[in-house]
Amino acid sequence: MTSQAEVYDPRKILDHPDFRILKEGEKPDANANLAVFYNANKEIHLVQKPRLNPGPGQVLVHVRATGICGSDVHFWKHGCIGESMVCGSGHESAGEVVEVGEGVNEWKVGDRVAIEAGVPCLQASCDHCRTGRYNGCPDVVFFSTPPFHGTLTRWHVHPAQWLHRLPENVSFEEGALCEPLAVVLAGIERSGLRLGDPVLICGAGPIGLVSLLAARAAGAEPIVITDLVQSRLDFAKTLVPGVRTVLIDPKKSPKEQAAIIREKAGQLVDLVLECTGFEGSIQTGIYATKFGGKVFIIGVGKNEMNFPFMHLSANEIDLAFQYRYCNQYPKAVRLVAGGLINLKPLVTHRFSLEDAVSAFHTAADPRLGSIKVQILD
Ligand SMILES: NC(=O)c1ccc[n+]([C@@H]2O[C@H](COP(=O)([O-])OP(=O)(O)OC[C@H]3O[C@@H](n4cnc5c(N)ncnc54)[C@H](O)[C@@H]3O)[C@@H](O)[C@H]2O)c1
Ligand SMILES: OC[C@H](O)C(O)[C@@H](O)CO
Ligand SMILES: [Zn+2]
Ligand SMILES: [Zn+2]
Repeated sequence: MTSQAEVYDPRKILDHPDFRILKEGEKPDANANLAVFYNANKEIHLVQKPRLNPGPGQVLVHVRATGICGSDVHFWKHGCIGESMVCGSGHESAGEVVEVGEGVNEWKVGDRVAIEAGVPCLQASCDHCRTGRYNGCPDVVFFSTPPFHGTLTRWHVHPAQWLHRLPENVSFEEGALCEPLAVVLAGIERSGLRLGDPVLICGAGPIGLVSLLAARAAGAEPIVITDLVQSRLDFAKTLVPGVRTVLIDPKKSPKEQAAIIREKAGQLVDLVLECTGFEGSIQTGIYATKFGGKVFIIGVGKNEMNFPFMHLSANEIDLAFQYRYCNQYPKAVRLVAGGLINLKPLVTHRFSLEDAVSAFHTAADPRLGSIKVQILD
Protein backbone atom coordinates (compact mmCIF):
# COMPACT_ATOMS: atom_id res chain seq x y z
CA MET A 1 0.00 0.00 0.00
CA THR A 2 1.22 3.52 -0.77
CA SER A 3 1.76 5.49 2.41
CA GLN A 4 0.59 9.05 2.96
CA ALA A 5 4.18 10.23 3.05
CA GLU A 6 4.82 8.72 -0.39
CA VAL A 7 1.70 10.29 -1.89
CA TYR A 8 2.68 13.72 -0.59
CA ASP A 9 6.45 13.29 -0.77
CA PRO A 10 7.72 16.87 -0.45
CA ARG A 11 10.77 16.09 -2.61
CA LYS A 12 8.51 15.59 -5.61
CA ILE A 13 8.16 19.34 -5.85
CA LEU A 14 11.71 20.27 -4.86
CA ASP A 15 13.23 17.86 -7.40
CA HIS A 16 10.87 18.90 -10.17
CA PRO A 17 12.59 20.68 -13.08
CA ASP A 18 9.94 23.44 -12.96
CA PHE A 19 10.63 24.28 -9.30
CA ARG A 20 12.63 27.44 -8.74
CA ILE A 21 13.16 30.09 -6.10
CA LEU A 22 12.49 33.59 -7.42
CA LYS A 23 15.14 36.22 -6.82
CA GLU A 24 14.12 39.33 -4.92
CA GLY A 25 12.16 41.63 -7.22
CA GLU A 26 12.03 39.04 -10.04
CA LYS A 27 8.72 39.04 -11.88
CA PRO A 28 7.00 35.65 -11.78
CA ASP A 29 5.67 33.99 -14.95
CA ALA A 30 2.02 34.81 -15.66
CA ASN A 31 -0.27 32.36 -13.86
CA ALA A 32 2.71 30.57 -12.30
CA ASN A 33 2.07 28.28 -9.37
CA LEU A 34 3.53 30.67 -6.78
CA ALA A 35 4.12 29.65 -3.18
CA VAL A 36 6.05 30.85 -0.15
CA PHE A 37 8.94 28.66 0.99
CA TYR A 38 11.39 29.21 3.83
CA ASN A 39 14.63 27.45 4.67
CA ALA A 40 16.71 26.57 7.71
CA ASN A 41 18.62 29.86 7.36
CA LYS A 42 15.37 31.68 8.17
CA GLU A 43 15.15 33.01 4.61
CA ILE A 44 11.74 33.31 3.04
CA HIS A 45 11.11 33.39 -0.70
CA LEU A 46 8.49 33.35 -3.34
CA VAL A 47 8.90 30.19 -5.43
CA GLN A 48 7.44 28.86 -8.64
CA LYS A 49 6.44 25.24 -8.54
CA PRO A 50 4.76 23.01 -11.12
CA ARG A 51 0.99 22.88 -11.38
CA LEU A 52 0.31 19.17 -10.79
CA ASN A 53 -2.67 17.24 -12.15
CA PRO A 54 -5.02 15.75 -9.56
CA GLY A 55 -4.61 11.97 -9.23
CA PRO A 56 -7.43 9.51 -8.49
CA GLY A 57 -9.54 10.78 -5.59
CA GLN A 58 -7.88 14.19 -5.69
CA VAL A 59 -9.02 17.66 -6.65
CA LEU A 60 -7.05 20.63 -7.95
CA VAL A 61 -8.03 23.77 -6.05
CA HIS A 62 -7.29 27.35 -7.05
CA VAL A 63 -6.48 28.69 -3.58
CA ARG A 64 -8.21 32.07 -3.29
CA ALA A 65 -7.50 32.99 0.36
CA THR A 66 -4.90 31.86 2.89
CA GLY A 67 -4.35 33.20 6.38
CA ILE A 68 -0.95 33.29 8.03
CA CYS A 69 -0.92 31.39 11.32
CA GLY A 70 1.56 31.96 14.14
CA SER A 71 2.94 28.49 13.46
CA ASP A 72 3.77 29.46 9.84
CA VAL A 73 5.81 32.36 11.21
CA HIS A 74 7.32 30.07 13.88
CA PHE A 75 8.50 27.46 11.35
CA TRP A 76 10.04 30.21 9.21
CA LYS A 77 11.82 31.85 12.17
CA HIS A 78 12.82 28.71 14.04
CA GLY A 79 13.33 26.15 11.32
CA CYS A 80 12.75 22.67 12.74
CA ILE A 81 13.94 21.17 9.49
CA GLY A 82 17.17 19.79 8.03
CA GLU A 83 19.80 22.21 6.85
CA SER A 84 19.33 22.08 3.12
CA MET A 85 15.58 21.55 3.27
CA VAL A 86 13.13 24.19 2.16
CA CYS A 87 9.47 24.02 3.06
CA GLY A 88 6.23 25.68 1.99
CA SER A 89 3.82 27.53 4.29
CA GLY A 90 0.09 27.88 4.87
CA HIS A 91 -2.73 25.75 6.25
CA GLU A 92 -5.62 28.21 6.54
CA SER A 93 -6.96 28.12 2.99
CA ALA A 94 -10.10 28.21 0.88
CA GLY A 95 -10.54 28.21 -2.87
CA GLU A 96 -12.29 27.03 -5.96
CA VAL A 97 -12.24 23.60 -7.62
CA VAL A 98 -10.60 23.81 -11.06
CA GLU A 99 -10.05 20.14 -11.93
CA VAL A 100 -11.18 16.80 -10.49
CA GLY A 101 -9.27 13.52 -10.60
CA GLU A 102 -10.55 10.07 -11.55
CA GLY A 103 -13.33 8.72 -9.35
CA VAL A 104 -14.24 12.09 -7.81
CA ASN A 105 -18.00 12.51 -8.06
CA GLU A 106 -18.77 14.86 -5.20
CA TRP A 107 -16.96 17.91 -6.61
CA LYS A 108 -17.21 19.77 -9.88
CA VAL A 109 -15.33 22.68 -11.43
CA GLY A 110 -16.38 25.96 -9.80
CA ASP A 111 -17.31 24.52 -6.41
CA ARG A 112 -16.15 26.72 -3.53
CA VAL A 113 -14.36 24.90 -0.73
CA ALA A 114 -12.50 25.24 2.55
CA ILE A 115 -9.41 23.04 2.64
CA GLU A 116 -8.88 20.91 5.75
CA ALA A 117 -5.08 20.85 5.87
CA GLY A 118 -4.60 17.76 8.04
CA VAL A 119 -5.06 14.56 6.05
CA PRO A 120 -5.04 11.53 8.36
CA CYS A 121 -4.26 7.98 7.19
CA LEU A 122 -7.80 6.58 7.67
CA GLN A 123 -6.37 3.05 7.91
CA ALA A 124 -8.37 0.50 9.91
CA SER A 125 -5.15 -0.32 11.76
CA CYS A 126 -4.96 3.26 13.09
CA ASP A 127 -6.79 3.55 16.42
CA HIS A 128 -7.08 7.32 16.22
CA CYS A 129 -8.58 7.29 12.74
CA ARG A 130 -10.86 4.33 13.45
CA THR A 131 -12.25 5.88 16.62
CA GLY A 132 -12.89 9.29 15.07
CA ARG A 133 -10.08 11.13 16.82
CA TYR A 134 -8.13 11.55 13.65
CA ASN A 135 -6.19 14.58 14.93
CA GLY A 136 -4.10 12.02 16.83
CA CYS A 137 -3.18 10.08 13.67
CA PRO A 138 0.59 9.49 13.75
CA ASP A 139 0.69 9.31 9.94
CA VAL A 140 -1.18 12.54 9.29
CA VAL A 141 0.01 14.75 6.47
CA PHE A 142 -0.52 18.24 7.84
CA PHE A 143 0.21 20.59 4.98
CA SER A 144 2.70 23.27 6.14
CA THR A 145 4.09 21.23 9.03
CA PRO A 146 7.55 20.15 7.86
CA PRO A 147 8.33 18.20 5.82
CA PHE A 148 5.01 18.75 4.03
CA HIS A 149 4.58 21.90 1.99
CA GLY A 150 1.63 24.17 2.71
CA THR A 151 -1.53 25.26 0.98
CA LEU A 152 -0.33 28.82 0.43
CA THR A 153 0.07 28.39 -3.30
CA ARG A 154 -2.01 29.09 -6.39
CA TRP A 155 -2.80 25.50 -7.43
CA HIS A 156 -3.06 22.97 -4.63
CA VAL A 157 -3.86 19.27 -5.10
CA HIS A 158 -5.97 17.91 -2.22
CA PRO A 159 -7.82 14.68 -1.42
CA ALA A 160 -11.51 15.14 -2.31
CA GLN A 161 -12.79 14.00 1.08
CA TRP A 162 -10.84 16.66 2.97
CA LEU A 163 -12.60 19.60 1.34
CA HIS A 164 -15.68 21.29 2.79
CA ARG A 165 -18.31 23.04 0.70
CA LEU A 166 -18.70 26.79 1.23
CA PRO A 167 -22.21 28.15 0.77
CA GLU A 168 -22.63 31.28 -1.36
CA ASN A 169 -22.82 33.56 1.69
CA VAL A 170 -19.44 32.44 3.05
CA SER A 171 -16.51 34.24 1.42
CA PHE A 172 -13.13 32.67 0.68
CA GLU A 173 -11.65 34.84 3.45
CA GLU A 174 -14.14 33.40 5.94
CA GLY A 175 -13.56 29.91 4.53
CA ALA A 176 -9.85 30.27 5.29
CA LEU A 177 -10.69 31.49 8.81
CA CYS A 178 -12.65 28.28 9.36
CA GLU A 179 -9.25 26.72 10.20
CA PRO A 180 -8.60 28.69 13.41
CA LEU A 181 -12.33 28.43 14.09
CA ALA A 182 -12.03 24.64 13.85
CA VAL A 183 -9.23 24.73 16.45
CA VAL A 184 -11.40 26.79 18.79
CA LEU A 185 -14.58 24.75 18.24
CA ALA A 186 -12.68 21.57 19.04
CA GLY A 187 -11.59 23.20 22.30
CA ILE A 188 -15.04 24.55 23.14
CA GLU A 189 -16.63 21.16 22.46
CA ARG A 190 -14.18 19.29 24.68
CA SER A 191 -14.26 21.99 27.38
CA GLY A 192 -17.95 21.36 28.02
CA LEU A 193 -18.83 25.08 28.00
CA ARG A 194 -22.46 25.61 29.03
CA LEU A 195 -24.97 28.44 28.55
CA GLY A 196 -24.40 31.07 31.23
CA ASP A 197 -20.93 29.90 32.28
CA PRO A 198 -18.56 32.65 33.40
CA VAL A 199 -15.53 32.25 31.15
CA LEU A 200 -12.01 33.67 31.11
CA ILE A 201 -10.15 33.83 27.80
CA CYS A 202 -6.39 34.34 28.17
CA GLY A 203 -4.85 36.08 25.15
CA ALA A 204 -6.52 38.21 22.49
CA GLY A 205 -4.60 36.99 19.43
CA PRO A 206 -6.52 35.35 16.57
CA ILE A 207 -7.17 32.19 18.61
CA GLY A 208 -8.31 34.14 21.68
CA LEU A 209 -10.51 36.42 19.59
CA VAL A 210 -12.11 33.53 17.72
CA SER A 211 -12.62 31.86 21.12
CA LEU A 212 -14.33 35.04 22.25
CA LEU A 213 -16.71 34.96 19.28
CA ALA A 214 -17.40 31.26 19.79
CA ALA A 215 -17.85 31.52 23.57
CA ARG A 216 -20.28 34.40 23.05
CA ALA A 217 -22.21 32.34 20.46
CA ALA A 218 -22.26 29.44 22.93
CA GLY A 219 -23.83 31.66 25.61
CA ALA A 220 -20.96 32.27 28.02
CA GLU A 221 -21.63 35.17 30.42
CA PRO A 222 -19.72 37.06 31.66
CA ILE A 223 -16.65 36.76 29.47
CA VAL A 224 -13.35 38.28 30.57
CA ILE A 225 -10.44 38.45 28.13
CA THR A 226 -6.80 39.26 28.96
CA ASP A 227 -3.80 40.41 26.98
CA LEU A 228 -0.53 42.23 27.48
CA VAL A 229 -1.40 44.62 24.66
CA GLN A 230 -4.16 47.20 25.07
CA SER A 231 -4.87 47.49 21.32
CA ARG A 232 -5.76 43.78 21.19
CA LEU A 233 -8.19 44.24 24.09
CA ASP A 234 -9.69 47.27 22.31
CA PHE A 235 -10.12 45.08 19.23
CA ALA A 236 -11.87 42.44 21.40
CA LYS A 237 -14.32 45.10 22.56
CA THR A 238 -15.19 46.04 18.99
CA LEU A 239 -15.88 42.35 18.23
CA VAL A 240 -17.99 41.65 21.32
CA PRO A 241 -18.95 44.93 23.02
CA GLY A 242 -20.04 43.25 26.27
CA VAL A 243 -16.68 41.58 26.92
CA ARG A 244 -14.76 42.61 30.05
CA THR A 245 -11.07 43.20 29.53
CA VAL A 246 -8.03 42.91 31.79
CA LEU A 247 -4.67 44.29 30.72
CA ILE A 248 -2.03 41.96 32.15
CA ASP A 249 0.83 43.63 33.99
CA PRO A 250 3.82 41.27 33.80
CA LYS A 251 5.17 42.73 37.06
CA LYS A 252 2.19 41.31 38.97
CA SER A 253 2.10 37.69 40.12
CA PRO A 254 -0.42 35.20 38.66
CA LYS A 255 -2.32 35.30 41.99
CA GLU A 256 -2.53 39.10 41.84
CA GLN A 257 -3.70 38.98 38.21
CA ALA A 258 -6.30 36.38 39.11
CA ALA A 259 -7.66 38.62 41.88
CA ILE A 260 -8.17 41.42 39.32
CA ILE A 261 -9.89 39.00 36.94
CA ARG A 262 -12.13 37.73 39.75
CA GLU A 263 -13.20 41.27 40.49
CA LYS A 264 -13.93 41.96 36.79
CA ALA A 265 -15.96 38.76 36.44
CA GLY A 266 -17.71 39.24 39.79
CA GLN A 267 -16.69 35.71 40.72
CA LEU A 268 -14.21 32.96 39.97
CA VAL A 269 -14.85 31.48 36.53
CA ASP A 270 -16.14 28.03 35.61
CA LEU A 271 -13.94 27.75 32.57
CA VAL A 272 -10.71 29.22 31.24
CA LEU A 273 -9.92 29.05 27.54
CA GLU A 274 -6.18 29.58 27.62
CA CYS A 275 -4.99 30.95 24.26
CA THR A 276 -1.39 32.07 24.89
CA GLY A 277 0.55 28.94 25.92
CA PHE A 278 2.62 31.00 28.39
CA GLU A 279 3.27 29.55 31.84
CA GLY A 280 2.36 32.76 33.72
CA SER A 281 -0.91 33.07 31.85
CA ILE A 282 -1.83 29.44 32.52
CA GLN A 283 -1.05 29.95 36.23
CA THR A 284 -3.22 33.07 36.24
CA GLY A 285 -6.04 31.08 34.66
CA ILE A 286 -5.70 28.37 37.30
CA TYR A 287 -5.99 30.88 40.17
CA ALA A 288 -9.00 32.53 38.50
CA THR A 289 -10.94 29.23 38.34
CA LYS A 290 -13.54 28.13 40.88
CA PHE A 291 -13.66 24.80 42.74
CA GLY A 292 -14.52 22.08 40.20
CA GLY A 293 -13.83 24.30 37.19
CA LYS A 294 -11.68 23.66 34.15
CA VAL A 295 -8.65 25.28 32.56
CA PHE A 296 -8.71 24.34 28.92
CA ILE A 297 -5.40 25.03 27.21
CA ILE A 298 -5.43 25.71 23.48
CA GLY A 299 -2.16 27.68 23.46
CA VAL A 300 1.08 25.80 22.99
CA GLY A 301 4.37 26.67 24.65
CA LYS A 302 7.59 25.34 26.07
CA ASN A 303 8.19 21.65 26.72
CA GLU A 304 8.02 21.79 30.51
CA MET A 305 6.10 24.14 32.79
CA ASN A 306 5.31 24.56 36.48
CA PHE A 307 1.70 24.51 37.60
CA PRO A 308 0.42 25.09 41.19
CA PHE A 309 -0.21 21.43 41.90
CA MET A 310 -1.78 21.70 45.34
CA HIS A 311 -4.09 24.51 44.26
CA LEU A 312 -5.28 22.37 41.33
CA SER A 313 -5.69 19.36 43.59
CA ALA A 314 -7.45 21.09 46.50
CA ASN A 315 -9.85 22.81 44.08
CA GLU A 316 -10.53 19.83 41.78
CA ILE A 317 -9.61 21.96 38.81
CA ASP A 318 -9.30 20.01 35.57
CA LEU A 319 -6.50 20.82 33.15
CA ALA A 320 -7.16 19.84 29.55
CA PHE A 321 -5.48 20.43 26.21
CA GLN A 322 -6.34 20.70 22.54
CA TYR A 323 -4.28 19.38 19.63
CA ARG A 324 -5.55 20.71 16.31
CA TYR A 325 -9.10 19.42 15.66
CA CYS A 326 -11.25 16.67 14.27
CA ASN A 327 -14.75 16.77 12.79
CA GLN A 328 -15.06 20.54 13.27
CA TYR A 329 -15.07 21.99 9.73
CA PRO A 330 -18.73 21.24 8.89
CA LYS A 331 -19.76 22.89 12.16
CA ALA A 332 -17.46 25.87 11.53
CA VAL A 333 -18.95 26.46 8.08
CA ARG A 334 -22.53 26.16 9.46
CA LEU A 335 -21.87 28.66 12.24
CA VAL A 336 -20.42 31.21 9.82
CA ALA A 337 -23.11 30.66 7.16
CA GLY A 338 -25.84 30.88 9.80
CA GLY A 339 -24.50 34.22 11.05
CA LEU A 340 -23.69 33.01 14.58
CA ILE A 341 -20.01 33.75 14.24
CA ASN A 342 -18.78 36.73 12.22
CA LEU A 343 -15.12 36.20 11.37
CA LYS A 344 -14.86 39.00 8.81
CA PRO A 345 -13.44 41.73 11.09
CA LEU A 346 -10.44 39.56 11.96
CA VAL A 347 -8.80 40.09 8.57
CA THR A 348 -6.86 43.33 9.07
CA HIS A 349 -4.29 43.03 6.25
CA ARG A 350 -4.59 41.64 2.72
CA PHE A 351 -1.82 40.89 0.19
CA SER A 352 -1.62 39.47 -3.32
CA LEU A 353 0.13 36.14 -3.86
CA GLU A 354 2.92 37.97 -5.72
CA ASP A 355 3.47 40.02 -2.55
CA ALA A 356 3.14 37.12 -0.12
CA VAL A 357 6.61 37.57 1.38
CA SER A 358 5.61 41.07 2.56
CA ALA A 359 2.54 39.45 4.11
CA PHE A 360 4.84 37.29 6.24
CA HIS A 361 6.91 40.28 7.34
CA THR A 362 3.68 42.08 8.32
CA ALA A 363 2.37 39.08 10.28
CA ALA A 364 5.71 38.70 12.07
CA ASP A 365 6.04 42.34 13.19
CA PRO A 366 3.88 43.06 16.26
CA ARG A 367 4.38 46.84 15.80
CA LEU A 368 2.20 46.69 12.68
CA GLY A 369 -0.78 45.62 14.76
CA SER A 370 -2.17 42.93 12.48
CA ILE A 371 -4.70 40.41 13.72
CA LYS A 372 -5.07 38.13 10.71
CA VAL A 373 -3.03 38.66 7.56
CA GLN A 374 -4.41 36.96 4.48
CA ILE A 375 -3.09 36.36 0.99
CA LEU A 376 -5.72 36.58 -1.71
CA ASP A 377 -5.57 35.43 -5.33
N1 LIG B 1 -3.77 23.64 20.09
C1 LIG B 1 -3.69 23.85 18.79
O1 LIG B 1 -3.91 22.98 17.96
C2 LIG B 1 -3.36 25.21 18.30
C3 LIG B 1 -3.72 25.63 17.01
C4 LIG B 1 -3.44 26.93 16.63
C5 LIG B 1 -2.77 27.78 17.49
N2 LIG B 1 -2.41 27.30 18.72
C6 LIG B 1 -1.70 28.15 19.70
O2 LIG B 1 -2.61 29.06 20.28
C7 LIG B 1 -1.88 30.17 20.79
C8 LIG B 1 -2.52 31.46 20.31
O3 LIG B 1 -2.43 31.58 18.92
P1 LIG B 1 -2.57 33.03 18.25
O4 LIG B 1 -2.48 32.83 16.79
O5 LIG B 1 -3.75 33.73 18.79
O6 LIG B 1 -1.21 33.69 18.80
P2 LIG B 1 -0.79 35.20 19.07
O7 LIG B 1 0.64 35.15 19.47
O8 LIG B 1 -1.18 36.07 17.94
O9 LIG B 1 -1.68 35.65 20.32
C9 LIG B 1 -1.34 35.41 21.63
C10 LIG B 1 -1.76 36.63 22.45
O10 LIG B 1 -1.47 36.35 23.81
C11 LIG B 1 -0.98 37.53 24.40
N3 LIG B 1 -0.22 37.17 25.59
C12 LIG B 1 1.07 36.77 25.70
N4 LIG B 1 1.39 36.54 26.98
C13 LIG B 1 0.28 36.79 27.70
C14 LIG B 1 -0.03 36.73 29.10
N5 LIG B 1 0.88 36.37 29.97
N6 LIG B 1 -1.28 37.03 29.48
C15 LIG B 1 -2.21 37.42 28.57
N7 LIG B 1 -1.98 37.51 27.25
C16 LIG B 1 -0.75 37.20 26.83
C17 LIG B 1 -0.16 38.20 23.31
O11 LIG B 1 -0.02 39.58 23.54
C18 LIG B 1 -1.02 37.90 22.07
O12 LIG B 1 -1.94 38.93 21.78
C19 LIG B 1 -0.44 29.97 20.33
O13 LIG B 1 0.28 29.35 21.36
C20 LIG B 1 -0.60 29.02 19.16
O14 LIG B 1 0.56 28.29 18.89
C21 LIG B 1 -2.69 26.07 19.15
O1 LIG C 1 -3.82 25.53 13.21
C1 LIG C 1 -3.12 24.37 13.34
C2 LIG C 1 -1.82 24.63 14.01
O2 LIG C 1 -1.23 25.81 13.64
C3 LIG C 1 -0.88 23.49 13.82
O3 LIG C 1 -1.26 22.42 14.61
C4 LIG C 1 0.50 23.92 14.15
O4 LIG C 1 0.61 24.11 15.54
C5 LIG C 1 1.59 23.16 13.53
O5 LIG C 1 1.38 21.89 13.25
ZN1 LIG D 1 -2.53 27.17 12.53
ZN1 LIG E 1 -4.44 7.36 11.11
